[in-house]
Amino acid sequence: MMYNVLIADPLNAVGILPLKNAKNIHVVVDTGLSAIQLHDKISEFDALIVRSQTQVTRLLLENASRLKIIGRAGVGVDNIDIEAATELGIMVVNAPNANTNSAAEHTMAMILALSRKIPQAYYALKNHQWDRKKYIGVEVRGKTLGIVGLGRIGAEVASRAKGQRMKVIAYDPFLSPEKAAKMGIEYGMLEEVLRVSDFITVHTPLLKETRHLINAQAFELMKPGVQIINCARGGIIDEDALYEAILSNKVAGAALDVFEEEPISHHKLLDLPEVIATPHLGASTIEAQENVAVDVSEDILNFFSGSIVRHPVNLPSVPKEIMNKIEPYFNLAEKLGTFLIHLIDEAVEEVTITYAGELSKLEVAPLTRNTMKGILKRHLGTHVNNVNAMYLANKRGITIQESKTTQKKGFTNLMTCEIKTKSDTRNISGTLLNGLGSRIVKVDNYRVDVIPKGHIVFIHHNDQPGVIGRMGSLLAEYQINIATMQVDRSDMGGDAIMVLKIDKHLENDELKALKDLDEIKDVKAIDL
Ligand SMILES: NC(=O)c1ccc[n+]([C@@H]2O[C@H](COP(=O)([O-])OP(=O)(O)OC[C@H]3O[C@@H](n4cnc5c(N)ncnc54)[C@H](O)[C@@H]3O)[C@@H](O)[C@H]2O)c1
Ligand SMILES: O=C(O)[C@H](O)COP(=O)(O)O
Repeated sequence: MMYNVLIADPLNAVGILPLKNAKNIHVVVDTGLSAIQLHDKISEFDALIVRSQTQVTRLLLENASRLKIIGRAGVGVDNIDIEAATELGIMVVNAPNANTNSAAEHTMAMILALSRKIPQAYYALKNHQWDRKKYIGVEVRGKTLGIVGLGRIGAEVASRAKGQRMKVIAYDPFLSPEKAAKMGIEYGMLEEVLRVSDFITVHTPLLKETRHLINAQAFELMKPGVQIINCARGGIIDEDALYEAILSNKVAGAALDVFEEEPISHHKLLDLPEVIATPHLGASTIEAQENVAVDVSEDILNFFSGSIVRHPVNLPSVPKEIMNKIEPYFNLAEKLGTFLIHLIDEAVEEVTITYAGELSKLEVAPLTRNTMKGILKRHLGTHVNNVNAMYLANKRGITIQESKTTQKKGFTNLMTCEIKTKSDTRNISGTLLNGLGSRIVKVDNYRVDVIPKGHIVFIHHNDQPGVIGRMGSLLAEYQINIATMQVDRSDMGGDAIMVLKIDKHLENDELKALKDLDEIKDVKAIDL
């Protein structure tokens, strides 16, 4: 299978070599596409790689019939409609660690350039003005740096600012006073950080909750003469409010690497002498660009080779060691879901997945997702994958429950899936046998031993003499060979089941003929 990958924003040439060298990947680099051109072209591609410039909208994704993965060569994914991607089953990966250093270094460069008015003095000198009085700055030593958002970059900025002998106070919803103390910084709620800081730098993602986090009310709380730095995302700071705060002398200076709209050539903030700016250069170093390109290329290769992606954005990330342990159960989980849904004739209301024995010690969420993929695929088709399975289930009001028990239930590991509908409850169990692969070991609590692969016929019948013979003769009439057969019953003469493996898919007329046999209550044809 050949996969077409479109690189739509400029990427480091060395970093994309792993992709270019892969035999099954065809890379197209086209960084000058307009939104309309990209929209027209996107349906040819299986993967799309972007930085922050290309807008990956719902409209674009709805036209991307082949697209399976989007790689963001960087951190921020606010230019990608993640909800639409998830809904359409398109995986999004990014490179969250690859440009942390560069962004932190750029932030420090901005703080120092701002405090010493270096860009303004440089600009004046280039224009032949030697003015030493106008460009008197302030030391950062002993000043308080307020950090809003203490994630990867915020934390790196904190440690560098301490190196400049600054006092650091930070607010982050995941920061505790204890954790802050361990990092040698102070913890404060947002308001306190805003009140006490001489310099304030923001390092949050741009989310609904962080849009205009620093607004007119926030500026009111700040010390007069405060200096503001934004090397995270335009939109975290309300640009109009910042403009007013500078005009009113509340804010003495601002250093901006990012803007609410990009790219820009004119902006009222750029006309203010107190504002210094760079055109979104935080990650623009040779090192960061090579790192992001390598990370995202590798994850796209991982994805197409069926390996675990390291930096998924729209799936919870599972550490490699844990993923290695659960990977053998992946296929079994999907097959259990696929088998069980074929026994169901009504709307699914509730799915309960129980992980027993050794499985109970593992992180099982990816298995639950794959089970749901198996369940939903029957009616929703092949676009269901483990990116959108939980989303699609939630949308349909299906309740999903996971439970774990250390009891072994006769097997060292056992996964049981139960589906409840308005009037029925059905279940299936499977296990991984050491060295022998996976097996379905129970259906509706009847004991079976079935390799979950191939064409299966599940028959529910009355335990009466002759049923098995009649069924065998009928299949023989249709020239259908039975490869394996399992029978179990509740009690003598009571309810019974058969699980047959046959050598071909059972057609509708063959299925109907089987259903019409005496003592047969139900027949399901399942292709696993
Ligand atoms: N200028 C650039 O070129 C450049 C380069 C890299 C990253 N970035 C941007 O920098 C930002 C931070 O990146 P990161 O890698 O450190 O991300 P991160 O996810 O590691 O850290 C973000 C932190 O913000 C915190 N946060 C979320 N909401 C908050 C709120 N309301 N108040 C306070 N904190 C909040 C989170 O808890 C998290 O700890 C992102 O916006 C990213 O896109 C910009
Ligand atoms: O979020 C990021 O990684 C940075 O903003 C870098 O964006 P860029 O890839 O467009 O330079």
